[in-house]
Amino acid sequence: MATPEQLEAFFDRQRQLLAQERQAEIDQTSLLLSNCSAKLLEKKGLALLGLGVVNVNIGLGGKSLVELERPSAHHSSPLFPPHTFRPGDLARIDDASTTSKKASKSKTPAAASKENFGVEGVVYKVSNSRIIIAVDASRPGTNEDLDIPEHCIVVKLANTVTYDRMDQAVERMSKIMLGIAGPSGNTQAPNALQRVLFGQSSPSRPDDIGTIQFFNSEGLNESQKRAVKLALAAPEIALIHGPPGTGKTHTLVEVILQLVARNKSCLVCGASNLAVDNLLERLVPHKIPLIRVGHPARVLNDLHDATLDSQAERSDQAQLVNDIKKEINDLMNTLSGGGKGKKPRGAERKKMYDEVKELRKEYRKREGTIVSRVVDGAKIVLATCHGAGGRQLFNRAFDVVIVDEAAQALEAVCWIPILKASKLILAGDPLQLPPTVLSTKEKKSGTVKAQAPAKTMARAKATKPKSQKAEPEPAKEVDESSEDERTGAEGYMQDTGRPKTSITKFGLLIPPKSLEVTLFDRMEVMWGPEIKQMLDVQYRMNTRICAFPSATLYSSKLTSDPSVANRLLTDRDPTNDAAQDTLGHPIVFFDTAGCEFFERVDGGDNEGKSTTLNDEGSKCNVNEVEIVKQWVNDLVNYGIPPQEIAIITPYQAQVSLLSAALTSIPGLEIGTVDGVQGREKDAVVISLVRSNDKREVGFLKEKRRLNVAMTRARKQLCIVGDSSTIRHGSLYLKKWMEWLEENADVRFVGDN
Ligand SMILES: Nc1ncnc2c1ncn2[C@@H]1O[C@H](COP(=O)(O)OP(=O)(O)OP(=O)(O)O)[C@@H](O)[C@H]1O
Repeated sequence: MATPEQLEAFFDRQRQLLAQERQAEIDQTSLLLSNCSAKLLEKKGLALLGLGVVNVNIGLGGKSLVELERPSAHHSSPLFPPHTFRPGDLARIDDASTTSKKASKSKTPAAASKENFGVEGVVYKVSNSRIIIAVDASRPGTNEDLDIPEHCIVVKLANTVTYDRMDQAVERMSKIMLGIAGPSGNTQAPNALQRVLFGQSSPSRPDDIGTIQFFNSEGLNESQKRAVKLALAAPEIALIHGPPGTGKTHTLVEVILQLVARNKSCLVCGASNLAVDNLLERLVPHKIPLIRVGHPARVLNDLHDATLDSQAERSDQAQLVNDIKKEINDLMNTLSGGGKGKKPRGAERKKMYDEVKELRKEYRKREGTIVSRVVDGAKIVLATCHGAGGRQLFNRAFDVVIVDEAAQALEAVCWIPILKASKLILAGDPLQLPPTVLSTKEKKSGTVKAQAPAKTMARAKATKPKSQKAEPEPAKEVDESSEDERTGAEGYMQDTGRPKTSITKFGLLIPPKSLEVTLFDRMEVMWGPEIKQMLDVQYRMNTRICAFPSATLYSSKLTSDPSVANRLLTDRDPTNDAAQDTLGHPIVFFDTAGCEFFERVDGGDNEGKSTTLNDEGSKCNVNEVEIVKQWVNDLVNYGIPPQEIAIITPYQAQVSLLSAALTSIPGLEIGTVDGVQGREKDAVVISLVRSNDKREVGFLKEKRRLNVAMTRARKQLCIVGDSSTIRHGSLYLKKWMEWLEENADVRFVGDN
């Protein structure tokens, strides 16, 4: 059992890591804001310039919704340039005149904002020609008048709201676990789940749940059924481990239906809006009373009916708020001079603002009542982990909380919903992408190489073409301990953050080395395999594509459903003999070893970052682009629809080169690994980029990224890379190269 000192050390470590991460995010944004001109920020996708206000409305929560567009007088096109604004982002509206060249050539938005007190808000909606910012005009420090200038710009700010909520969750959780009184002066005893999470007691024996009638009686395999049973029977915690394509969502839907049938209330969360909507989409057809909490603009269009906003609007009491909304809008219109009379001034203006203030208060009160009623009527509430900390769910308790994509969520963000429930089901795959953590990003130096002239690509068949019928040779288990440094937190590994399966620190509360160690990882190390069920049949990949990840990451337990095991690109037209050489192989490897197809560094160091449009320092490889281009052209010429082809590469600079080279084939998906988790395509091409004398592989060392990249293809995976560089990156990469040599259709590239 963890001692109070151990508990304190654990929470202190969480606080420290979160503070570092918050700072890293603020530094990144403020560095850009203070160093870059507005123009440069727009180029980087972090600002929109030359905007005008087209409307100000009242939205949910009594917030002012400021709609901005590019006025035709100042722009030849109303369309925004590429940008990174997403609903939920924090943004500031600044006066364009104080940031314009006229005012000061070198003025940055940060400097300008000091002068013009820009209005801060949250991006509510964004299309390719309009951005709507929700501003809480009643917030202290915000001018009730709003007073938005005629010409303005919008800049993106660091979003600290999530950190605030995580900090609050850490405080609440630590108080509960350490028996410290809260603001009300009372202490709250930890519930059984919380005791298990922090090593105060071991998980209880599973409940007897009797025989289960599955809703999806024929559509669940044995491991999925075991996972459903584990999730229902576990009194405190269950982990569902879903490797790629194994039906994690499919299984969770069954779990949720079973919980509804047992009259349990359930808070279903995901690390991202996409994860939540993915589940919502699959739950809607079952017609269970559910509600989606969160920014309506972030929810996929087809699912709007399920949102709290939409249900509140359709409720019987909606008229109560609509009347007030109209009154506020009318008053605001008069105040801005939009009415028939003159723009009110002086005392009259002040009086009207006071009225607006009162009306806003009343609006929020009535809206709160409606929201409560709507949430009361739902058995299942869906939200992101962070969204579960919003006021709509304040003081609400649930029987069960489910966190999907838990291996991509920071531990503290999971505590936000966990504080509302007494039982927890975590689902995810800790062997795919970890949560994005800025504060531990290694700064790796790039090797600048003179660029080798692009050689004409020649394809020479490997000396040992593989028979299609032959079973793939399983790769040998990788000796993880010899290649991975420990993180310092015993039981986790450096490059995967994964628990070492051989190490179960039963009941031991280990402070994490980094935020990449997730709650899923920690629970696995702490309580061992008893609380976990892995889904072991995959429904995505040809069995050869699945063989290497299965053998090296999933202890050879991942098998292929017969419906997909032998799928090939030739399935579309098996009679086309000419296409066999291109389409008939599930794994193709273009090995550029010895070709001197060296990588190039694009400026400074910005490995694989895809969050901004800035790409200084990312790496690229023009010769690989040529190979990929020719291969993709071949695929398309043999009838593979471009929509069924994805190109994945670890570097944003290579994404840019590939995109430019393949503009003639619209519909192709080209991106970094971060954007493709959860996706699948018939054909996937991976461009590994790294090729250098120093044998540096950077990003590629990360097994989890590589795992995501190599498990997206249904029918064919084509790898382009320099085995002589890659094999020296890590023991895992060496095994992969060896495995490819034995099992792929290897094509050497080089002189004719
Ligand atoms: N028992 C099953 N029988 C037949 N098909 C199944 C079964 N389970 C899952 N599938 C199919 O497998 C595919 C993947 O399922 P699902 O989307 O639930 O997987 P996932 O694990 O959530 O995926 P991801 O790898 O993206 O996380 C879907 O097309 C689904 O219909």
